[in-house]
Amino acid sequence: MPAETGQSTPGPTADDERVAQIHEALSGVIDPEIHRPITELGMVGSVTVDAEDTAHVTVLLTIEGCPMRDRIERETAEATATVPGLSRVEVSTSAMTEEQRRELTNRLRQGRRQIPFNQPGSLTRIFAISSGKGGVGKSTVTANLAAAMAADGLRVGVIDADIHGFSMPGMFGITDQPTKVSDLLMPPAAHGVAVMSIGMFVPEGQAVVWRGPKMHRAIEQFASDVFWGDLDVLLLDLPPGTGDVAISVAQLLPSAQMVVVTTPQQSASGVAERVGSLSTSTEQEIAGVVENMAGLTLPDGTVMDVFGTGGGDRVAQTLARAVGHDVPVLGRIGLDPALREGSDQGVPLVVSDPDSPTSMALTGVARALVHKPRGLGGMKLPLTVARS
Ligand SMILES: Nc1ncnc2c1ncn2[C@@H]1O[C@H](COP(=O)(O)OP(=O)(O)OP(=O)(O)O)[C@@H](O)[C@H]1O
Repeated sequence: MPAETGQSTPGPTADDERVAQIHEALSGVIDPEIHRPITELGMVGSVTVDAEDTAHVTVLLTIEGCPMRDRIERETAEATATVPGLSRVEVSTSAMTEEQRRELTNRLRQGRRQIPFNQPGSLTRIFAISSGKGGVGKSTVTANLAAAMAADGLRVGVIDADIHGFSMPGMFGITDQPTKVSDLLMPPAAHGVAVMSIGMFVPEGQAVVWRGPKMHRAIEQFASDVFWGDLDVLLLDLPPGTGDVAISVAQLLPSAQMVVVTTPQQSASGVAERVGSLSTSTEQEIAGVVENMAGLTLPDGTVMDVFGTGGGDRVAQTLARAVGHDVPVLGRIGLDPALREGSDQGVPLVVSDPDSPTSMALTGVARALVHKPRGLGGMKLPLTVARS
């Protein structure tokens, strides 16, 4: 039986069992952006079967020119064609009305316009990846941790909170813009990770020149006006240092635990003093330290410690004294040209070569984080931001 897409010529409605079976079959069609069945999202407009046993299905797309149209049409046609007793399937599409879109976004927000991760009962683990200074590989580590967690079957989201120095779209190879459904944004995804970055809205080559309050608002919107669905883990790539954005993240997402990326050479006091005093004043927990750019393995198998050794341990020990609890070194990631190449090409190394020693070290860090017991941080209420 042919399954066709295109303009429908609706025939007389046959109020038969097959219509119910088609609805049932369509509950297996998942919207690629929202990750829910189209039947739950009010996207099935009409279903009829005419006298020639042709099924006519109308799908309501969230927006005019929806980039997922072909895929949804095809999957709808395929699902409908599984129902017995049909000679033909015709699928047509139209865009939701503004009213239907509002209903959908209300359903997705469950009536609330708040940060879902701060709701009681939210099971999302949040990690803010920070560093004492720039260029230590914080963004590279963030992208690879996210992809490693997704490869382990977790639902993962990334907020690129490094507003001035955004890099997540490039590291994930994402060129799509988020789709806007009413007042909710659908984050583009790559390598199993949903990503939101200011870089998706900025024309190439243009810089973002925002001050603190505007950056605060952007991060608030990324947390509250983006449909993240039920995430297991949310990672935030913070800007280097301990400026406004780090404080905003602590205020907006108080259950976020900090992961500190450092190089083996960094002065423990410099990094730990800054990050430690931030975490003490914001009462954020520190999940651990990642030592990046550790030894470089040479072709003959010997390891060259280009940036020295011991920075991770020193930072962890100094931080532990500053915050008054144990701070583990979660892992050491070697200096590896393949890691840089993967980031430049938009494919994290843990995806392109999951068995390389560097990927295994990153996956080890990802698993250590996910299996870390939850701290009390998850029980704190969000702070109110007062800005003069
Ligand atoms: N372990 C590594 N081995 C080789 N190259 C690396 C490694 N980690 C990071 N890099 C490279 O170092 C450069 C800086 O990394 P990255 O942009 O991730 O750092 P960052 O700390 O996020 O910097 P920023 O201060 O811009 O936020 C990039 O070119 C990246 O590909």
